[in-house]
Amino acid sequence: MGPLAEPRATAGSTAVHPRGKRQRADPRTSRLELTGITVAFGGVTALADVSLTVEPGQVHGLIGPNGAGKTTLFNVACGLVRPSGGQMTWRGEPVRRLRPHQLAGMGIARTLQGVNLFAGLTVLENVMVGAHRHARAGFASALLALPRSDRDERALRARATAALADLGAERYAGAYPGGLPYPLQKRVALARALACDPDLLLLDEPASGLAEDEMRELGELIRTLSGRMSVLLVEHHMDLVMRVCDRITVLDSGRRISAGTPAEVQADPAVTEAYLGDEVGTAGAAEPVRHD
Ligand SMILES: Nc1ncnc2c1ncn2[C@@H]1O[C@H](COP(=O)(O)OP(=O)(O)OP(=O)(O)O)[C@@H](O)[C@H]1O
Repeated sequence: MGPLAEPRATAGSTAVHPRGKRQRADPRTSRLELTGITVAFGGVTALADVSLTVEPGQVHGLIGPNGAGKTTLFNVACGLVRPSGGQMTWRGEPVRRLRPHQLAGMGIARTLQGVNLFAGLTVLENVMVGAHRHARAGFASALLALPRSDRDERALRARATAALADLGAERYAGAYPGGLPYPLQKRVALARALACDPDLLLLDEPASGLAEDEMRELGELIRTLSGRMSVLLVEHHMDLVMRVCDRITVLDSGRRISAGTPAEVQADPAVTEAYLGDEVGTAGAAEPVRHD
């Protein structure tokens, strides 16, 4: 991955963008709180009274065995699943009836399992979709090709190009995603999420399908991002989670069974029992990337 490992802006500063300076929301307020979340699919209780807080500027890991409810909770945070109980607050404000298309406007970006890129759009166009949060012209303006829309188009293109360059993928800007190797497609999907310069990044299994060295780079990238945004990370690769997360919540069978720092979670017998193995214990040997 490219120079994204070098923070472009420190926490609390104003980020510089192709359109000029934009006042970034105060990163100290970028707190996501999920309280008492309950979700049932028919007769299956996927989540029962689960609470989790992603603190500003922190990487929060969400782990648990298969079927624990991780993706369901992630989807609640994305507005893809509506809980039957509990509440969500973002920056201290209650969020009701969240819909996925509202996320970008709230300063929240996500990558889902898989890559979910548009096959008929080039890599650059895919990332421009992500940068759209910053477009000022409305749909009607774009339809009428008014000047501001042209300026927006140029700004979106510049922002998307910068996001691709940050992830070392700018040379694929004109390619179609279907022809690229899977790890590269994942990088493009991440560039698309980062192109809107989010204050909260939701990552669902970003390391799946990545080789060891790519996973290490991803870990370093996530730690770097935490200086600029809050991150919720759902991930099966325990060593990655233990290296990059500030806090971890552990689910099992739809319930929260543990929460705390990586060290606290690793030392919790309930976690070991839930995994019925020594996967978590093994992960303890991993070197920490960086915890500021
Ligand atoms: N759309 C759905 N309809 C019915 N049941 C569902 C649905 N989505 C999830 N479930 C059930 O809810 C429970 C939690 O699933 P979820 O996918 O959230 O777990 P997970 O921790 O993400 O699992 P994995 O690690 O295998 O992806 C499981 O019992 C699952 O079968």
